[in-house]
Amino acid sequence: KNLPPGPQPWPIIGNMHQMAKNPHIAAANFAKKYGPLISLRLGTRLLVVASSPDAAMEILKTQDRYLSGRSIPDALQQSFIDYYFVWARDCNKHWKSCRTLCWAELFSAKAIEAQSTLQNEKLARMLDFLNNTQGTVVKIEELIFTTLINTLSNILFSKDFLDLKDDETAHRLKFGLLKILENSVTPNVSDFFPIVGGLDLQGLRKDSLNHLDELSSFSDAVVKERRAQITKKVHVAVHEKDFLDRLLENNFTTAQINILVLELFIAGTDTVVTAIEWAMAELLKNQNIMHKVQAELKRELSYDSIMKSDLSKLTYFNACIKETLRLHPVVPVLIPRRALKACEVMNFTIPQNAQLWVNVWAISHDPKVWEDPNTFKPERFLGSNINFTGHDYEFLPFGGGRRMCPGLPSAVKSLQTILASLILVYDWTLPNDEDPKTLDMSEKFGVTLQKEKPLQLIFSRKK
Ligand code: HEM
Repeated sequence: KNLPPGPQPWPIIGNMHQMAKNPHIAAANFAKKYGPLISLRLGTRLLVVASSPDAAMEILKTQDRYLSGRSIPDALQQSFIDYYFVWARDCNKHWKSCRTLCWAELFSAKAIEAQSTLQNEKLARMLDFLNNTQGTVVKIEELIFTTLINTLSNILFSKDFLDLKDDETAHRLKFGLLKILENSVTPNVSDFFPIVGGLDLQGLRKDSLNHLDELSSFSDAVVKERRAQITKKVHVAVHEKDFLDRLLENNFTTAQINILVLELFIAGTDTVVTAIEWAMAELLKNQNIMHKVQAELKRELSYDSIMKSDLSKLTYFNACIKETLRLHPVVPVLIPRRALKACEVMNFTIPQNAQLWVNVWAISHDPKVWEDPNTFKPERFLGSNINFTGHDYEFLPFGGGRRMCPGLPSAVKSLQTILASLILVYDWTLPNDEDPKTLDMSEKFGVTLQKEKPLQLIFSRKK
């Protein structure tokens, strides 16, 4: 009844078979035929996909109030039910208070400034580690992951969770976090036919719960220890209090803390790692652009000043970051939303409980929106006011509206400092003298759009 147009669904399965491996690309191709707002049937579910700046604006701004629910995948139903942040079903009072608390303690300008010493310390440790890799092949995503986890775990708990030399624990934590994300987007009969949801036929719910239990063990012990200190009335000076102290002061239960921490780890590590990996791959492939960035960094910074400098003033370097996020939008269809109430978008009806994607990938690759969209061209951002703050609907790597990424300031700071240090301090080469021009840039669809083949590099310190 006045639904957006779309391809004819097959009986029972609907359009499931047409959305198999790369659903963001399949949906972008349907948009070329049916228009910027399309309907797809996935079993009994209706999925509406927006693929133009205007359609995105109607969803994220005009109807944001009614379209800001989250559709919780069956695989996470038991693990994340009604907790708290990324997967809060609607913008309820818990979600609001959590966002306010996280803003004040983690993401405000004051909080970011307060975290810089800690962030620099973890980054310096990563660079020291790289100095000792001497000609060996490094999976850079793993090092960055460990660095980000330790930065976050210190902000939250004043404690390192990982050791750069212990790949195994890092791998276990990363695997668990990624598996939970992967389960949430794996095509699941329980989502398409909720009537059989309780059966968990593919075992995804059980698997996510097992990972959640294992990952909770990282925070569980710290929370218990801190509660014991509070019972013993151990005095902690105000300036030494961390995020965990604030959560306990706000009467969060241990289960709630475990979930919130896990949500922050999931949302805040893989996204940044993926963005840096794509930026490095593009710079390797486009040596002329790499030379321009190197020249700018060398002119404006020294090794000692990277961590103290305001990197947002580096115009070409920041244009490279924006161009990476355009060409490789890390969260390609945003985190799926749900219509809390029926409403109209582009004169079509969006029924209550329909799932919505804003296909940022399609908008970023649309030649009607971006000239020569498949080419990495940072120059397009020079002298342009387009930014990722959620108001320019042709460029939405952090989403928009009330569910926009709250971690944006922290993400940008990490992207800038880690990438600038790696560029300024090292030369990077591919193993076996592989020609960077032939680097495989295939994508792997998921909540985050990863590089299918992780970047493996040899780092040598610049003379
Ligand atoms: C390059 C890095 C990052 C990118 C591209 C990114 C992108 C996104 C996107 C697209 C969304 C969904 C927005 C929407 O639905 O409109 C989101 C949500 C979220 N992000 Fe980020 N993010 C990044 C880093 C971070 C970091 C570092 C943190 C925190 C440590 C974080 C925390 C969150 C949270 C908690 C949400 C859920 C917000 C809600 O549902 O209310 N993100 N992010």
